[in-house]
Amino acid sequence: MIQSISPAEDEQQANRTYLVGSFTTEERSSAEASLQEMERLCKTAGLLVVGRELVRLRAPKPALYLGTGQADRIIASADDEEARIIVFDQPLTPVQMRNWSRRAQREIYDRHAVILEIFARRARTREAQLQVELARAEYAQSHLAGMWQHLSRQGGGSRLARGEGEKQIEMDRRQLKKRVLTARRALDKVGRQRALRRERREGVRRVALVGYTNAGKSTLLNALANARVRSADQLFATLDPVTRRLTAGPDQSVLLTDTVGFIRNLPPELINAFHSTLEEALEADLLLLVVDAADPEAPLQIKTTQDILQKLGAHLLPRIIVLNKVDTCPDMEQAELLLQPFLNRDDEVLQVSALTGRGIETLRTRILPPAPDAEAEAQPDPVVLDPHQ
Ligand SMILES: Nc1nc2c(ncn2[C@@H]2O[C@H](COP(=O)(O)OP(=O)(O)OP(=O)(O)O)[C@@H](O)[C@H]2O)c(=O)[nH]1
Ligand SMILES: [Mg+2]
Repeated sequence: MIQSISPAEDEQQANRTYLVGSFTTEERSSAEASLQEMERLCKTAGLLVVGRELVRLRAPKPALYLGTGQADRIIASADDEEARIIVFDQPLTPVQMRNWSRRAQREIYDRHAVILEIFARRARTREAQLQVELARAEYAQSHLAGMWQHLSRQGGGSRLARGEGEKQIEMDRRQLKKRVLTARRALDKVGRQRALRRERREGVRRVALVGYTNAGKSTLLNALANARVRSADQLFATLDPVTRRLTAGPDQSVLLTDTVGFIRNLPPELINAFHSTLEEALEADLLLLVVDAADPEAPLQIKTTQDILQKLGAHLLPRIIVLNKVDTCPDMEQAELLLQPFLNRDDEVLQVSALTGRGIETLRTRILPPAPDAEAEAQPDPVVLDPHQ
């Protein structure tokens, strides 16, 4: 009997994914945490993870990243699980990706490709859509270069066939170049409009919330400014900077900006594409570096955030380390101890819970300019500024 398959089932079949992580000298536990995060990223990108494994290797190999024996074992496991897609936790070179898709006869994605897919699904505003378009076109451009290398190294094949392949690639290359240029031009225009809006806000103290994705930045913005921006237990819930005003009195106000979250191995194309928006968000008087204190990987959250801030030239701004989610952290003393090697000596560290409100009043007092009248009581005033008007 022929079974009918619904479109939804069909899509589930097509999205069956086998996930592969690997590690060399680092601890197995940190590779395991990264793989778990990758599984969450896959789900967010709409993939159905049906099997996963963590492989140990002495050193990455140029052709397939893994050894050929390991590669064939993984392909056999993907066969067993009827996985149509193989996803790698680590970024693959264009050549490795191409070699894999030939060998496994499946779609192959790496961490960068999955993150780009999530951004493409989440982008809502025109600016975010343009930024993602630019990042994707640049990613495709660099992977086209890999195809080039592959073809030009192909000794066999007839001259004619090789010429045809090169022609196709040349056409793709020209098209991608056009896509990159168009997206850049449109982004420049949006950027100029943003600069005008910024001028209107000159003179007000500015505070930016930065940190790892899912650390609780948007929830904290809501708690501090009585706002209602979207927060969710999701990776990359926020893509666009959102600004809200926190006012405690006539001469006491501050602009709080929420930003896109960071993650380990963020595709460089995305950092480039989001550069100008992030740069503007980070033109602040103070950064709140938000960390999920309950996450065993909290030190990595700080390190990743600092590395990206450095790339954006914002690593020397005054900052407060905000240890969020203290309501779910069983041992705060131990958590702070683990973070010590990643903090500067003069870092101020505050413990808060954006969810229960613990520590929020202290943080609010710290970020507001001093009251002209010391008696004045801090009253948040949720004046909404829409950065995309
Ligand atoms: N238990 C607890 N959960 C929190 C706290 N703060 C935030 N959360 C939860 O953590 C999840 C992520 O919160 P968001 O505010 O969306 O995180 P974000 O840093 O803005 O994440 P991205 O926008 O993805 O970068 C949500 O489910 C929040 O409810 C907290 O203090 N305690
Ligand atoms: Mg957010």
